[in-house]
Amino acid sequence: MSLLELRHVSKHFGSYKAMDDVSFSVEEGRIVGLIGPNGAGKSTTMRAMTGLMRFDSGEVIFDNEPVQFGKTKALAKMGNLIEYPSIYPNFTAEDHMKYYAMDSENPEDINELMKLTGIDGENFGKRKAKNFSLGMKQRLGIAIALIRRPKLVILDEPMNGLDPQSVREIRSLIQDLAKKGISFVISSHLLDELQRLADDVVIINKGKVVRKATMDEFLSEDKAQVKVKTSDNEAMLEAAKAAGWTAKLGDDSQVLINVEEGVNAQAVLAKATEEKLDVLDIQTGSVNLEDHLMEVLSDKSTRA
Ligand SMILES: Nc1ncnc2c1ncn2[C@@H]1O[C@H](COP(=O)(O)OP(=O)(O)OP(=O)(O)O)[C@@H](O)[C@H]1O
Repeated sequence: MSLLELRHVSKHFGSYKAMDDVSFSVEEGRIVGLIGPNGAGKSTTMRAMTGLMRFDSGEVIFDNEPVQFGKTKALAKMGNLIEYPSIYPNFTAEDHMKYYAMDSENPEDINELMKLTGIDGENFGKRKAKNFSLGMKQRLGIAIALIRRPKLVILDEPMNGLDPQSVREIRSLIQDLAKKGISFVISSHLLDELQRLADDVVIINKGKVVRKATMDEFLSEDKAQVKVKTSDNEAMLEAAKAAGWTAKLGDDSQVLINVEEGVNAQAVLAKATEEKLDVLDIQTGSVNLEDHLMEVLSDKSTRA
């Protein structure tokens, strides 16, 4: 049984379908990346799964119970960072932890949590929040979310605005917490950001889930490509397409052809020769991940 399951959830805002038959599940201790462009419906999906927003149809099951709008039971077992907890400029990290622990029935040991999230010590714990970097604030937010011993933590674009060092720190913090059995749903509009973090990906576009896969499966679709420059790239492109190959013009006056069954550098060379085109350069390489994501997003046939 999954920890969280969304079954055919739909949500309209007026005539706009922000969630269209969204189904996916989150297993215990897994990090799920919810990936999609701006406006795809990621935040709406996250709000639906916490019971923070009413949805039109479908159901959400969390920890074997239905999540209902306005009922805080599910929310109490989730660390929800869709709307960040208030950070008070004159409070230290420790003050925040004590303050938020007062709200919790069975709070986690806050000293342990501060150590775990790296907001302890003279430097962090005693410093006022107005002097915190964005990365420190993110870590404090995660520490606050963990006070209630959640089974699932929801993070909306947690890497936004962070420098590369903070991104690495937040990433390893999340991975350590997942090893302890906490599940995560993390949204991002950048696949790159979640590539080394998420175990599973749910790609969402225009309110629809267009692909669900483990990250390993998704990355293995990261196909190889033949990159060829010829005396007439337009003609090469036409010939490749006529042969039924997946091909397009690249940025650097080249034709990019996906390697698939029967298509490799040798076949491309043979085709160029057949077309009486001079081959100026030919290389194989892999498709850029963001390009692969764009392909998935533009794919009309939803393979989810
Ligand atoms: N309360 C609302 N009323 C009307 N439309 C809304 C509301 N909330 C979201 N939307 C619309 O629903 C769509 C999905 O929004 P959502 O915030 O879920 O996208 P997102 O994937 O999280 O994107 P972003 O990264 O830009 O926040 C958008 O077109 C947005 O304008």
